[in-house]
Amino acid sequence: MNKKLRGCLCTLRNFPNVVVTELHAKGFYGVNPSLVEAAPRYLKLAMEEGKMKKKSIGQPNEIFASCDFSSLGLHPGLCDQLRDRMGYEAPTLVQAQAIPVILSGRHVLVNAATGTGKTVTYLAPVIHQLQKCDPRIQRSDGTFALVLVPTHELCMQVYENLQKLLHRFHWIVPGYIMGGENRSKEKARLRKGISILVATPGRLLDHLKHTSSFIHKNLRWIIFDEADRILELGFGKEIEEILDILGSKGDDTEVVRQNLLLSATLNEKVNHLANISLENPVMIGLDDKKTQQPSNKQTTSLISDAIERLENSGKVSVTSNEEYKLPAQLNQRYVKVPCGSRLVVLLSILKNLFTGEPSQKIVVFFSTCDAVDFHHELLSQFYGLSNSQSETEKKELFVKCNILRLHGNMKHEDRVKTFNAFKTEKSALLLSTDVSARGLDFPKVRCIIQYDSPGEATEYVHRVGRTARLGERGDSLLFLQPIEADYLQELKKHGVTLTEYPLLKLLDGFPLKSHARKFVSIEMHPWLVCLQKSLESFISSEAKMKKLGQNAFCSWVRAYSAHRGELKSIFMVKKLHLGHVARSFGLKEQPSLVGRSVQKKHTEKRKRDQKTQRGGLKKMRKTVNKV
Ligand SMILES: Nc1ncnc2c1ncn2[C@@H]1O[C@H](COP(=O)(O)OP(=O)(O)OP(=O)(O)O)[C@@H](O)[C@H]1O
Repeated sequence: MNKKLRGCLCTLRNFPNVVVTELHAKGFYGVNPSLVEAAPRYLKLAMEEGKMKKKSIGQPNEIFASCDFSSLGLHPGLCDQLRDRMGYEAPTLVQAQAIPVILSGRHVLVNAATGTGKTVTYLAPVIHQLQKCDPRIQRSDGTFALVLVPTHELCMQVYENLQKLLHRFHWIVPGYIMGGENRSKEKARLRKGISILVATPGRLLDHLKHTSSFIHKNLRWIIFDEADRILELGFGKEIEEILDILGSKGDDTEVVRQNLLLSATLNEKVNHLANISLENPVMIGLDDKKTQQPSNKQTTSLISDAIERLENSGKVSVTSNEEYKLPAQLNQRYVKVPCGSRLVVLLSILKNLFTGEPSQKIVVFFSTCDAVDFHHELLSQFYGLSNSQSETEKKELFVKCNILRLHGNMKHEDRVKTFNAFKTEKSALLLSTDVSARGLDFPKVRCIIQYDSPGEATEYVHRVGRTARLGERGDSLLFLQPIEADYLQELKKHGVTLTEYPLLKLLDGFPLKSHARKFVSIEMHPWLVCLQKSLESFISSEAKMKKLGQNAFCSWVRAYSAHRGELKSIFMVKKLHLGHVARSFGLKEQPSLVGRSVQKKHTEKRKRDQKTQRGGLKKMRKTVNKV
């Protein structure tokens, strides 16, 4: 027997579940862990003789693994909980791949598509380990597991999942701390003891420094959910401080530490965090492309591949051109709209969607809080084409639906209210900044509209990930101006391809007063011209609307000029016609951007000095209210 195979068999005995799930990851099913444990040779023979069924991963119906939770090594009580309380019949593929590895105690980095069940992937093994502690853990032992998340909403969502999963294990206490909540109440909860704590980084650091009764000497797990977003939001320094206080890899702590890092997208920023926080990690989902369709020759070396993953020192190295995983059943489209017609096209598309299917959930993403506020007010008040509707029609909103808004400048209580409302509503339109882009699991969202570009391809992936979750169907639509068309190439670099939305067909479907259908370009389409006129007269007659529109215009231009280096060549602020941008906020005139008539400034800039405008915008960038 050669040395490598001997090593493999030894590892098979030590980590049977891990190897089985490694095989699942590579598309082989029907392997029984106990058989592997008893007779490792069975595995090799079975593969060679083609006894195992090969399934390809990533097909729409290939969300679930063909095994059950108990075969992954989880406690029967927890499996019952997953089935009875959560309604989970079988693990998803990522759960089947990762849970046994996490149970083995290794540090793990998980990269799996949005909506594939990453939350339970990390919560279940932690609960499994804690429930079997003998004697039972107590509140006075303090915190054993820490889950770090980027936003308030995700914090609440993970906590809700925890509550359900812990129903049978009442001695394991879940808790959360996050910005916006009452500090003293949090202190009191921490004093009593929280076994599994979900936290946003800023507030956690605050308590680590100032709450002496916060016991964390028994900390066994640090989990970074949406790791890349935590760093993008600028929490890098806080994370380093947190790791300094808690001990990054657990080398200098008494308790053996296991750190986990998860996201649907990983970028270069994660490399550093992974390398300082993960010790020799097992990487799940990062090399699927290499392993999805193994040839016969590759098949015989599956075992050694698996062992390599387990035994090789895992230095994380993600590049910026990483291909992202998207739900296969997601229908992704883009619509090319000239700047001045953006708003009327958005309203037309929304009207069409809610007329076709009155009961559905849709999310529209905007680049700034001001834009969310403006569009929320507009959609809640705009009754439509003034001279083309009968008296009865006039009483109905132009887009008939329940309209909600969510962004980071809202009061914490209002955010909580919206979050819960959009979760439970059967039909609603949510207008949001990227605060909703990450991790949030709103059931049955049918369509995602990215009215303002997401910029980074990672954000595109997470925004569209709010639909088409867990094998359900879903649509996404990205608005692009003709001058931004190169963004499609940027997405393509990450394996994302979109088809074009038939805008003209949609517009031609609206009733028109005049029968003249001849027009030279989309923006001259009679339906859009008529709607734009109505909008502008509505907005100019309402002082509040006008003010909101002006604010939204200014923030939008600031946000547009704040794209990072490479993307600036696609989203070029100097190519914008600010008069058209104003039209996209229903404004007849361009508002002043920096204290004097923008019209004048912009014309001057175009004619003579482009630098002046860029300088002014650079200064304003600091105040972009993006999330
Ligand atoms: N095994 C399972 N069976 C049925 N439903 C499941 C299972 N695991 C998770 N789910 C459900 O799937 C949905 C998505 O799960 P989750 O939010 O954990 O996905 P995610 O991978 O973390 O997504 P994102 O990347 O967007 O954060 C949730 O509604 C969750 O309850």
